[in-house]
Amino acid sequence: MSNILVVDQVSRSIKNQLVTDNVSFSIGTGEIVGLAGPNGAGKTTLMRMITGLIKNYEGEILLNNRSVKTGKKFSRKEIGCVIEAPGYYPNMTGYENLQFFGALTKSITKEEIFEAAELTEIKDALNKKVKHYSMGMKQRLGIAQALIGDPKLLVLDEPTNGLDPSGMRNLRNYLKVIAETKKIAMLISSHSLDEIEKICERVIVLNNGKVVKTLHLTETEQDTVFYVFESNDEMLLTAYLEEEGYEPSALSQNRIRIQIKKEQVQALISKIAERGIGFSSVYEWKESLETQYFELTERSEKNG
Ligand SMILES: Nc1ncnc2c1ncn2[C@@H]1O[C@H](COP(=O)(O)OP(=O)(O)OP(=O)(O)O)[C@@H](O)[C@H]1O
Repeated sequence: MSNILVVDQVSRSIKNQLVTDNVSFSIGTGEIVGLAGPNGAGKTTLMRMITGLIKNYEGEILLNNRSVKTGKKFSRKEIGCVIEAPGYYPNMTGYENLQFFGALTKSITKEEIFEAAELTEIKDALNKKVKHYSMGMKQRLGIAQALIGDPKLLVLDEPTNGLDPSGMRNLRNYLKVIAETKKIAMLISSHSLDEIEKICERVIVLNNGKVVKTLHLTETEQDTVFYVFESNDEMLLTAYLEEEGYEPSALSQNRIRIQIKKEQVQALISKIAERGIGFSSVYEWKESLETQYFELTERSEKNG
């Protein structure tokens, strides 16, 4: 997979305070990546730099192998974004707004407007004045506007803000469809970790301007996971796991947890059984993204 976006050691300071601190990551073609972090972590600043709205920073951002900071302006074919609530004209229809905002960067066709509106499920409301739109409809209009021109990368700053659960689910569904059918990569920031977990393949966790961790949400056999064994022979089992090089920890009296590569689990279970060590159940221990997120951001707070 080739990279559509490369963020390389990007730092920006305001009044001697680092707002983003040596941030590096990349996004492959068609990949959906989340950006999570508490208030003030630097998410919006980073998105504004990626979309070329801020150019005063150290480091380099390459979009399609071209510098965002020093290269010529990017077209709608390259990047689309919704950062901060777009200011629509309330007395104009959805269609007229799309036409107006789309035409700011190039002339757009009726077909392009209809296609973007169809993908974001706003087509039926295009003839309504925007002042009669609900929050969810305005948000769809924003994404439709960003989609016009078929960009290779879509940057969405908190697109779920203000949406109810069904609005969030709809958003998730059509973003997935867009990513799959159009092969558009996306960078999506959100406070809703639950939402991010449902749509993204990878989440970059920012705290105090730094990338504290990248969480991969799709596991491979090479990934290390947690497994729990429930056993009445816990002393014997603990000793055996240590002998095998694991670091067992007791979750409760009969529950022992280890970290193990996914591909090694079956072999270990067979060996334990061959040794005659009894266990009543064994299962993967999954921590929610939210738990991992709080552990990470709180840990990085403590470490300064
Ligand atoms: N123009 C500015 N002047 C002064 N400080 C700024 C400016 N822009 C951003 N900051 C500071 O930079 C830090 C990061 O802000 P940013 O808006 O990027 O964070 P965020 O992760 O998007 O937060 P939120 O989740 O609250 O939207 C904050 O401490 C903010 O106060």
